[in-house]
Amino acid sequence: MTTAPDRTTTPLWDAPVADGPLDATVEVPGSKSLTNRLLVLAALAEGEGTLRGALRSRDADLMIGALRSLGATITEGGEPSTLHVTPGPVTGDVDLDCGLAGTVMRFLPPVAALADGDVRFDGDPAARVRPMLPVLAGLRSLGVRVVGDGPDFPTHLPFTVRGRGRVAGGAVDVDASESSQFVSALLLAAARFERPLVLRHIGATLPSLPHIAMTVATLRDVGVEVDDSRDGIWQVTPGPIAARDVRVEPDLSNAAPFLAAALVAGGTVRVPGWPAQTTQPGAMVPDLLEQMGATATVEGDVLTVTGTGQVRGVDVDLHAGGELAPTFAVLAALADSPSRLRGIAHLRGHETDRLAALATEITRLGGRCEETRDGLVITPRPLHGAVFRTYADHRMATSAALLGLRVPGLQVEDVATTAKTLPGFDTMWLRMLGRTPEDQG
Ligand SMILES: O=C(O)C1=C[C@@H](OP(=O)(O)O)[C@@H](O)[C@H](O)C1
Ligand SMILES: C=C(OP(=O)(O)O)C(=O)O
Repeated sequence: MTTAPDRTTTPLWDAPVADGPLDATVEVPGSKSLTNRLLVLAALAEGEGTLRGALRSRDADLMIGALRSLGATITEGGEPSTLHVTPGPVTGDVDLDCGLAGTVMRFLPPVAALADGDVRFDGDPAARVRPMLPVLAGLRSLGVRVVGDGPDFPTHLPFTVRGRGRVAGGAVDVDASESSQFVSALLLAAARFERPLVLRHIGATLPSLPHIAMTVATLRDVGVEVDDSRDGIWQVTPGPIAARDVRVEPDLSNAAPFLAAALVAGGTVRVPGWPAQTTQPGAMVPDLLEQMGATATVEGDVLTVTGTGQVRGVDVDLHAGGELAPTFAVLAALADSPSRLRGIAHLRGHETDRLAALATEITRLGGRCEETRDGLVITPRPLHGAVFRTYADHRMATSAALLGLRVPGLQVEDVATTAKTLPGFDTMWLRMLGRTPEDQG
């Protein structure tokens, strides 16, 4: 079972070259990470909830589809970005399509454990290599049965969670060094377990701490008691999940390539709706862009980034915001000095092995980009046009567009893969440049 788009027939997209400084305001849709957490919590809540400004994209729609299969009623309000969620008993004997969405394949097995029957999980071919064991083994140690296609305990998709209508809860050790989503997944459903969940991270490193903070904050917002006072340990107390009417922040990680464009092309890009306080790792973007030569200011809720076209190399640890790395890797390839991106070994388990993909594609354009144990070293060199492969990875495609602002003849494979989190990216990108798809021919 898979709904993976057919990539063999997708035409190449000619990335537009910037012909002058930018002066653009870009409205970015809702955060994927917030939308999919809020949907899960709304589906487990005590009454009808509403999400406003929710993301509608492949990942969000896969989450909506899966939660409907599991018994929730989710309807659109006046506009598609308003969603009304009515929880129902969690139902089993269903098949769930996770696509390539980490938030669906990791967040839903603990929800499925609450179902009254088997819940079968599968996804895109590329999803079948993404790490799953820590969350499945965590469920097993909480007494939940999980089976794979063969006799062995499953380590990847596809697998089946044998829901029994209840999860006991208790203490569980999880190695989340490959993905913070293993922690978030178990915490999100834990208010519905019978006893407190005490989750201890046992790995050497823990990426994406802001995303775990986001999970804790969204749980507290719906009245769930979470104790995160000890490093690497989280305790969730069982209790009711309140139904809420919430507004979703714009996706700050999806804003990153647009804001970075001001640095590459020169000029100014503004993003309205920039939150004063947020748990999104995209909060790091203004500071990172400043380190690379931009100026960034927030007035009211508008973030304004201005650049001269000159990009400075950096040495940065992106452990907390790995999903930003593709944007900053290609910025580094356009800089006037070498860069090092550290703390991102876990990107090897993202939509694709992003370290290998970035090194291969930047090298294909004539650049120099080498993998290290936990990141990339990028030495700028003159770049030339070529087909930039995207490996079903939305952030490879948006990063290719960023490079294309300065590299004539760059063609992006499967720009439609951006629909994972940002449908219509190509049109938004052209609009930022003051162009339309018709201008592109
Ligand atoms: O919980 C989330 O919403 C996410 C957590 C992060 O995953 P990793 O910790 O696997 O990097 C991030 O990269 C991903 O895009 C979204
Ligand atoms: C890693 C990402 O996605 P996912 O939620 O599928 O893990 C990402 O969006 O960069």
